[in-house]
Amino acid sequence: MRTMEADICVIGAGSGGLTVASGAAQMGAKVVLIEANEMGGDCLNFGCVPSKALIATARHAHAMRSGGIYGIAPVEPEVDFAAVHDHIHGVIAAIAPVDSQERFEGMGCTVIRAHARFVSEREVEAGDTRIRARRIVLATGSRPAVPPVEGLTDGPYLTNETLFDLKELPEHLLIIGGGNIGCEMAQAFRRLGARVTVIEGGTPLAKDDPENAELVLETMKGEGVSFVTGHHADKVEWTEGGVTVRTGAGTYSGSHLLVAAGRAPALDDLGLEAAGIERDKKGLKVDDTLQTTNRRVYAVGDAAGGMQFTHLAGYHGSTLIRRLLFGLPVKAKTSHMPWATYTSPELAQCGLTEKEAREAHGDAVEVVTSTYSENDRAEAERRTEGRVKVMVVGGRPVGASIVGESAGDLIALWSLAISAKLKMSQISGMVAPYPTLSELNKRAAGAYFSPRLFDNPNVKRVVRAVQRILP
Ligand SMILES: Cc1cc2nc3c(=O)[nH]c(=O)nc-3n(C[C@H](O)[C@H](O)[C@H](O)COP(=O)(O)OP(=O)(O)OC[C@H]3O[C@@H](n4cnc5c(N)ncnc54)[C@H](O)[C@@H]3O)c2cc1C
Ligand SMILES: NC(=O)c1ccc[n+]([C@@H]2O[C@H](COP(=O)([O-])OP(=O)(O)OC[C@H]3O[C@@H](n4cnc5c(N)ncnc54)[C@H](O)[C@@H]3O)[C@@H](O)[C@H]2O)c1
Repeated sequence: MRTMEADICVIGAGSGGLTVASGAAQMGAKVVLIEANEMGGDCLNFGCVPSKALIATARHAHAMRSGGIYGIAPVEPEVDFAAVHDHIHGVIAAIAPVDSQERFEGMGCTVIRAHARFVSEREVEAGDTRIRARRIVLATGSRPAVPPVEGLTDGPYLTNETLFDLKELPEHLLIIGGGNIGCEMAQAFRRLGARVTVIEGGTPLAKDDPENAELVLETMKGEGVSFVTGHHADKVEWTEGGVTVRTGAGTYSGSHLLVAAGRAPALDDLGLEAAGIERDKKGLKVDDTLQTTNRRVYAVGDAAGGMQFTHLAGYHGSTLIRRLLFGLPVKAKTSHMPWATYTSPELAQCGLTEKEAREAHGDAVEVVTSTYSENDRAEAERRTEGRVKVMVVGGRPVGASIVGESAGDLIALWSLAISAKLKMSQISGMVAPYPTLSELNKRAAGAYFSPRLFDNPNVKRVVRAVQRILP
């Protein structure tokens, strides 16, 4: 066994691990980066990138069917699913060089392609190498959580790790779970011509603003996605040509079954005990500085057990670098963390939802909205369904919920506003190019001031007085 010393040993080359490794290596630290599977992790290989590439194809197919309103005769698309598969993997291949072993070696990292495991409080073994490091970063991501449903694992159920290998369009896709993955994939497969049934034990898209989520769900139902809600999958039976899922509401048969029932941190076979790293049922015990119960070991991204997003993993990574390289005190916050679900319409959230804001701030919360139907660009594009909703306390935003075209892009401004503690007056003072959807954000901020300016007798009195004085 060869041995190696490092300032920082990073386990996992996904969004979180790569952020730490690239920043640390380029600023002069000696970094060892270990990856057991594909460089780029879930996001590139089995998550965001293939799912968004599939969604792009589906949007194209949908546009061909729905051009009538623009004066373009609708046609039913002919979908060559093997070519869709190639498109998805072409997109992955186009991005892969950014996350590649060669690129990270070029930055000065030592990259080891093997499964890593702790052997002591500050040593990790991977393949034939033992690495002794001053600091170790667990960036091992997450795995699909497979619920304990009778019969489920007796057949070829799909997860995000196998879904994008399909070369034939499923005839009827059953999906267990109506969260982000379930809804994004349900709409995409439906638009490509599959029948789709989503079986959701609770409420679909339950983490988002219910009124906004409802608009997405109604649109999906209008496109032909079937939902079974409030009933868990109780039993799965595999047949010659397909699969049947039994729920309290009935039995549903399809050709394929996708499990999208949440994700669990990937912490198996890591030798955590050897390093004195404690975990509970939910995952690692990590404090708000991202430190585990071993003061030399930190966790980032999905492995840290909180929200699970690529940009969160990147934020964790860049936050942690300041601590690891410069010894600065850092805290990982979530109050400004945005997320988006890439259905049509898109659904996006940052900070508190209306319900959370009312629970936290009571009557001090004011909710202001702007609607897509008031926006000229949305009108021109015929995308008038949607709204921006902003929760304001003391003149500053504490949360924003957006549903509609490009909601995922529009939410970024509210992340900045919340993290920089901007005032609504600064957002309303922003000049947005006309005609763009970004005017929706400005208009929502303006809605905060409209009653204060236009329905205020004092303002009217002052204006009249000033007008009398002015020459
Ligand atoms: C279908 C799907 C769609 C998604 N879409 C989005 C989206 O649109 N936007 C968004 O923000 N997020 C999205 N996500 C979530 C996003 O993919 C994750 O939050 C993100 O990849 C987490 O990054 P990470 O670095 O924590 O982990 P990962 O990207 O999972 O990387 C962890 C890496 O560690 C490696 N590893 C694990 N254990 C070991 C070990 N013992 N030794 C060596 N290597 C190990 C793994 O092989 C993996 O490569 C999606 C997820 C899925 C499943
Ligand atoms: N656009 C994005 O940013 C994006 C896209 C996809 C995934 N992700 C990330 O990946 C994570 C995982 O996504 P996900 O959709 O798998 O999880 P999720 O937690 O969002 O949704 C899982 C759903 O499955 C349901 N469920 C669980 N067991 C069930 C059962 N036996 N029968 C019926 N329903 C059951 C739950 O009630 C829940 O609504 C997300 O939380 C998100 O962080 C992000």
